[in-house]
Amino acid sequence: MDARYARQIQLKDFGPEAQKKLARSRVLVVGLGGLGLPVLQYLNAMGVGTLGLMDQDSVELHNLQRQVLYSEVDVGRMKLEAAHEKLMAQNTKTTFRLHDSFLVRDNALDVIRDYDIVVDATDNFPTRYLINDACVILNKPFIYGALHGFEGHVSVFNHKTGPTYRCLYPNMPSFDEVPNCDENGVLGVLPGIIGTLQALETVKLITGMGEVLSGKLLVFDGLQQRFTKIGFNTNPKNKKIKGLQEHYDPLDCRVVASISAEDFQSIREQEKIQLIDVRTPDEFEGRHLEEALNIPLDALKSLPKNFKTNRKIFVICESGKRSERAIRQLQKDCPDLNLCNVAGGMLKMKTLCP
Ligand SMILES: Nc1ncnc2c1ncn2[C@@H]1O[C@H](COP(=O)(O)OP(=O)(O)OP(=O)(O)O)[C@@H](O)[C@H]1O
Repeated sequence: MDARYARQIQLKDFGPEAQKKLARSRVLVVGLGGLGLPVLQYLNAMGVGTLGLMDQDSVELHNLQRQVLYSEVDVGRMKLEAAHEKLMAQNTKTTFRLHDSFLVRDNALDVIRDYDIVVDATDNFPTRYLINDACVILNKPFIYGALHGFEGHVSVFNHKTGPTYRCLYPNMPSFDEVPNCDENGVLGVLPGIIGTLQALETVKLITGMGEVLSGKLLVFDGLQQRFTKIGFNTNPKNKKIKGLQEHYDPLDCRVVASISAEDFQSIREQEKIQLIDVRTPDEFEGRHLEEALNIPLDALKSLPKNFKTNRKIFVICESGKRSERAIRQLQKDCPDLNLCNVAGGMLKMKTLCP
């Protein structure tokens, strides 16, 4: 095959057959952040034939210290668009499938069905349980990566008869129990290390090379440069998942109802809308949409009395993250509220109505 892949083809345990297997394989990467980007860059460079990209987030300035595929000019752009552009330039032979949405219960089975392997490069528990359950139902392996402080975890779940994510962590923690990157912080280089290990497991799985991390959790301690492997077994009951809805609370899932900034702009051009801006008063002062009411996230306990709760209420922030959190917070107490997140937030709106 290609001279391009000569250096890996010449490896004794790899050879032209493994290269062909890569070219025929279809890998879905869920999450185009710190983990997902190194996974994609290496799989793309090494010649994986079809890569699925899935995310509906936009690039923020504070992503750049670890999401090294993006540059300063990408801030405010959708990650899907920015990542696709760069990956296409990196390897014009790859087939890219773009999924311009978050993975949620309603789309998980349809999306995952068309791939051989799923890489979980997300940052939240509901999505991990969702990926696990969908992969068990569809009998697909998935490559897990997670970060916690200076530590990173990697494993391969649901590989043949091997254990699933639920065999290691049977129950999903509640949303309040778990911190995320916004609160915890992450050292720029760590997702690079863990993401490349995920890419390595993906390649091993595709080619059959070496020993896959099935039934083993690899723990990397970045401060001590130490790798530890912890073994765990299959619990047969976790291999018998029938439907997604039985296994996690979709309200807890990171993904809430959302609308693209473009669609939101056309709605606000046509009708009167209700809009809450959950940024700080300083950010609001700097620039806001004229119909917006400012209720900063930390002051948002409930909706003001004059809000017409029978109508759709849009929530906006700078990038779409705090507004998502605000919606989740409000939905806990008022599950019937019709709330919708403006994806990409003010960063995106600025490009539509400068
Ligand atoms: N259900 C999902 N479907 C698709 N992508 C998801 C899903 N859940 C999370 N993600 C994406 O996974 C990525 C995780 O990236 P990362 O952990 O580096 O953090 P981030 O969300 O980009 O940034 P920060 O936490 O600093 O605000 C994000 O781009 C996020 O949008």
